[in-house]
Amino acid sequence: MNMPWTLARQTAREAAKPLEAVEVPLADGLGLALASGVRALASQPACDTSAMDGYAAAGPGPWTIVGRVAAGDPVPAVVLGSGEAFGVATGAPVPDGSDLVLPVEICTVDGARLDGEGVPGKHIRRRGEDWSAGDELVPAGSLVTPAVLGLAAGAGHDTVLVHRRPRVAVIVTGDELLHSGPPRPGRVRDAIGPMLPGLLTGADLLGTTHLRDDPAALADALTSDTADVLGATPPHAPAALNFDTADVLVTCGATSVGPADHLRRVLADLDAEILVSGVACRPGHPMLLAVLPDGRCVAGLPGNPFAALAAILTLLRPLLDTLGGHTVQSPVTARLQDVGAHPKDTRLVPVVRTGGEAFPAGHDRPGSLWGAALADALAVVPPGHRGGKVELLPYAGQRPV
Ligand SMILES: Nc1nc2c(c(=O)[nH]1)N[C@H]1C(S)=C(S)[C@@H](COP(=O)(O)OP(=O)(O)OC[C@H]3O[C@@H](n4cnc5c(N)ncnc54)[C@H](O)[C@@H]3O)O[C@H]1N2
Ligand code: MOO
Repeated sequence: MNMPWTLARQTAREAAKPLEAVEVPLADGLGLALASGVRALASQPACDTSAMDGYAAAGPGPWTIVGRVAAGDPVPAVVLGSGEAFGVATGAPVPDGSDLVLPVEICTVDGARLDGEGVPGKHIRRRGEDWSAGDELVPAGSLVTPAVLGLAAGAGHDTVLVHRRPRVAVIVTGDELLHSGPPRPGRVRDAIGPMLPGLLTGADLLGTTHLRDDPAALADALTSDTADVLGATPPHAPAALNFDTADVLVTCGATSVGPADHLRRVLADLDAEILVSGVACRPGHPMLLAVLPDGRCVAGLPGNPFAALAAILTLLRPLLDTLGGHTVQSPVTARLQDVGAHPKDTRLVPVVRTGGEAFPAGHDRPGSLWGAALADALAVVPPGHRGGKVELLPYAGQRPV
């Protein structure tokens, strides 16, 4: 009995715990999830600061200019009295006693005399106005974006505490697969291996090995320390892949019931716990999720390449998001016309997004990535959908991190 699509995704989200926290230099945190919130190490601004190039002044004008301070200077060791002014640069500390800053454009300066129509309180960024030391600026679980890195640096950090990246090893199976050159009768090019790395955002790909349709080789690949003895074929396989250090093993093919489809039997022989065995969706219904006795997860992608993409977005990405400590994002939605829902299964339809609308890209046959390549998301079309709002699973338009 195939599992409902939404339950399958939820099961994948709950199949693991976030990986351990590691402290990394700011730049290395990009694309990872915060394991603890970013707190301000100092107040911002750290002192009353000018927001304009001009003059800090006290009391009503006209004023007498009694000094000047530049950005980077310490707080001037004076207290402005009423009628006194100080030349200030944007970002420079203003002297104590300053009531306002007059931008240079509205000032008339004659020797030490300053005139201008200032507004009390204006253009001074008061100490702690943005945040105070100790404030939590970004909560745990947030994605570390370029802006988060800039904010963390601004708040005094040299490092961030993030969940480490999940490590993924890929096993592509199939006697019929070619890894270069044109396909020919009976032989097809591996289309999943080249697609996968760009879909592993936030994860580290340890490597990809190619196996023949051999249950012993598959069992070895799932249990051996390294993949160098597994019939790995060039050019994609390095000499040794540390499969034992993987958090997730991704298999491609062998999910069905044909004579060469060994995945389920091999997993049973290895005493794996099967969490998802078949999903009520089109394409991709033979997809699978299991946990090996040593705790490594196995995501079984069907061999048909578009079905494999459906499985990546249904099971693998949610699993990797959980391992990476990412919080579940609110769903992306769009309106989609009636595309011919299935009576019982969820359809995953490649679509192009424009504003709040999604348009079918066409060419969505399980064995072909043509439609998926023209699209930027898969629309989740539940059974019985007759047009209206649907959830989208975006997969394109992002740079792999
Ligand atoms: N009797 C049944 N047969 C099939 C069923 C079923 O329910 N009952 N489901 C079909 C569906 S749906 C899918 S999807 C496939 C899944 O098959 P496998 O995961 O076992 O994969 P294979 O049999 O090895 O290959 C299927 C198909 O995909 C091609 N392939 C395989 N790997 C790749 C790759 N890396 N790149 C490109 N193409 C690949 C392979 O040549 C086959 O054409 O089972 C159906 N059968
Ligand atoms: O559903 Mo399969 O996964 O169509 O080709």
